[in-house]
Amino acid sequence: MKGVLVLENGRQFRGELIGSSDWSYGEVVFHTGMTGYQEILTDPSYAGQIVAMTYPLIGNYGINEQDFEAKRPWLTGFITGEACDSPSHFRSKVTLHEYLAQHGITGLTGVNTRALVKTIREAGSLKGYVLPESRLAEAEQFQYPALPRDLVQMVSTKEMRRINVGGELHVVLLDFGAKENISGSLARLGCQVTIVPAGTSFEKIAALQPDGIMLSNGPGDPADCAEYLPLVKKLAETYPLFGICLGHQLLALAFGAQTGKMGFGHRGSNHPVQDLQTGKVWITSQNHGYSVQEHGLPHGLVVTHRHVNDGTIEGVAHQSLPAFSVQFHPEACPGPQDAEILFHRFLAGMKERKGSQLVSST
Ligand SMILES: NC(=O)CC[C@H](N)C(=O)O
Repeated sequence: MKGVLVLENGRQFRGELIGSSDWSYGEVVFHTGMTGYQEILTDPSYAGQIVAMTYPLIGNYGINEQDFEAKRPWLTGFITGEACDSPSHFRSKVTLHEYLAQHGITGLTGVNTRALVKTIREAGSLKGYVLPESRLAEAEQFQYPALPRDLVQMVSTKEMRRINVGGELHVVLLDFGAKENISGSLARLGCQVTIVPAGTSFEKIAALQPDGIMLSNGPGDPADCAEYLPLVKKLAETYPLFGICLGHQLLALAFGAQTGKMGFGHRGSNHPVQDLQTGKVWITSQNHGYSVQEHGLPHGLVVTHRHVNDGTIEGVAHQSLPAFSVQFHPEACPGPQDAEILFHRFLAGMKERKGSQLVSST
């Protein structure tokens, strides 16, 4: 069935619908990864967004049972230059088209994604609809409202969940829309992880007796998450804490920094980031549309990482507390694992605290 993407600036891009043929609405963003579409489809950070892949052929290794970042896709639409309908991979169970159809997600393929990306790069982030071409006449009346402000509540777990019970160090992970590979990375390093809903109280978290706190990634504008900031601050003042992406933005906001919307964000698997302490550059996986602002950065926070291409802040650490965070994804998936060392740094901080507690109790 013929379909079309209609942007709020009036531009239209034609293609063929795959998956669901229902209309869908969202902020249209682009991702430059050559692979990793399964992880992108299921990363809850994309809730409310229509993701366009710049790599021309998507779907060629199908969809498997192992690489999901969540139980279901949260993005509202998916756009490709060409969608492969005959995947070849020993793990593949269904095609991209079948997966989108199973979950009622509208896809559009055969799109001139190069022209689409140029449009977004020039105009900045744009909202849009994907719909069957037969309904195009209705487009005149379309409104382009802001994305919902409660995306985190939508995607966050409703119930507490534990993995790797009996692990040496106990991490409580605040789920703002966590990718499975964050808890997975911690579990692989021997931690027990308790995943809790975003709004869990400090008292409930303290009762779990964590050794450290992990703040997850998540969708939407970090400024819409003000209700969590007192909790984040108190946790950072009490436990070793590590934040990723939205978790990074919330740590910075909790200590008085500001966040702002970027022109079109960073979404890809090869973003260069410099560790300002060592001077080393890591190639990182990224997916964000907001960043911590230079202006008004509080004295308590130090910038630890910067994006090599545009100089934006990619990591901060508290000056006196064992709390740090990064804008990129050390858990990779999709993408390189250059920054895995950050998990080890977090573990070292937890071990140090545990050690000093043991000494002081003897
Ligand atoms: N992956 C994330 O956690 C994204 C954080 C935030 N929603 C942003 O777009 O900047």
